[in-house]
Amino acid sequence: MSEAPPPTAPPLQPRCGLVAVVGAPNAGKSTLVNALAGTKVSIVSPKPQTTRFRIRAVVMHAGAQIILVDTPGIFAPRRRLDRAMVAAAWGGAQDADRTLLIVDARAGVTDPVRAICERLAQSPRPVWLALNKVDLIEPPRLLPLAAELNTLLKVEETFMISAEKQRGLDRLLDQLAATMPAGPYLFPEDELSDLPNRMLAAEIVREQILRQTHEEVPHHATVETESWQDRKDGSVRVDCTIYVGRATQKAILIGDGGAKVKAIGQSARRELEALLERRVHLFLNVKDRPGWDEERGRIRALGLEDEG
Ligand SMILES: Nc1nc2c(ncn2[C@@H]2O[C@H](COP(=O)(O)OP(=O)(O)OP(=O)(O)O)[C@@H](O)[C@H]2O)c(=O)[nH]1
Repeated sequence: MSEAPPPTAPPLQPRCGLVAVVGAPNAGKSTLVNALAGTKVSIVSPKPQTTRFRIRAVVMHAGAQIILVDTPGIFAPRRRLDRAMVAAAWGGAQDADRTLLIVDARAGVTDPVRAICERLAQSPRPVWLALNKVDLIEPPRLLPLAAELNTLLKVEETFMISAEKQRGLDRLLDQLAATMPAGPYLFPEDELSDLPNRMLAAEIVREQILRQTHEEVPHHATVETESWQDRKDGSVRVDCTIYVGRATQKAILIGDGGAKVKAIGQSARRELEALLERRVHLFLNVKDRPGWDEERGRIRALGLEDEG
């Protein structure tokens, strides 16, 4: 007697969403992001006050694409893109997305934690709380701490985790995946394996722009990695485009006879080579796109919506 064929599983509807990772300095955000992504992808910028909204990692879990994003520094959002970034991180974006507040359980409710809670409490976006570093404290202290935080803002779900010891992370990932809104993936799956490298390259070029130019250029420049090609000889060719808002900024970035962009490229290449431990051929292309940051479609492509 032949066995009945196994029932075909219904096709999984893709889910995709943004999770803003928020927390006081030292709470363990980077450690958690790295643990969730399973690879070291978080990038530390030497000028944190210039940090804009940034994708830290993209995690695939149970059919969902979970995009972990950084929170912006406290800056007055003037341009539409910046406003959208702030809105996405602090609320006002699709309400299915989440804010994940990481609190160092050992440090407890410090002034920075209190300030963040006050700010989050004003946002309609659901907040999930992760009490981190539970390996460092006695379990009976956790519930009172969670209760205290709940008096400061309404927490939808609470997780007790140790990012470093990788405890409690499965449940967190399962629940995040389950609550992402239905929708297509923002990052094609076949690009995902290169994504940390692409982000790293773009970030390092951006860092060099910050170091080597002054005034208005850095804040108006965005870097995207257009292609990443591994070569047979073990080296890699990386093409990045630097977008600026105005022709004058483009001229500053390029410099006399291309000297500035060349210097930026050389420093970025050296740093990338040191980090990747392989030869890098880095090609930089500077484009001005007047009003690019006003482009609605682009904001949509980033998965962000303006608040207005
Ligand atoms: N014992 C223990 N240490 C942890 C845990 N998670 C993070 N840490 C440590 O806490 C320190 C801060 O962690 P980070 O991940 O750098 O914190 P962060 O929130 O990204 O910090 P900023 O980038 O300064 O905002 C590091 O020394 C980590 O090793 C944990 O679960 N248990």
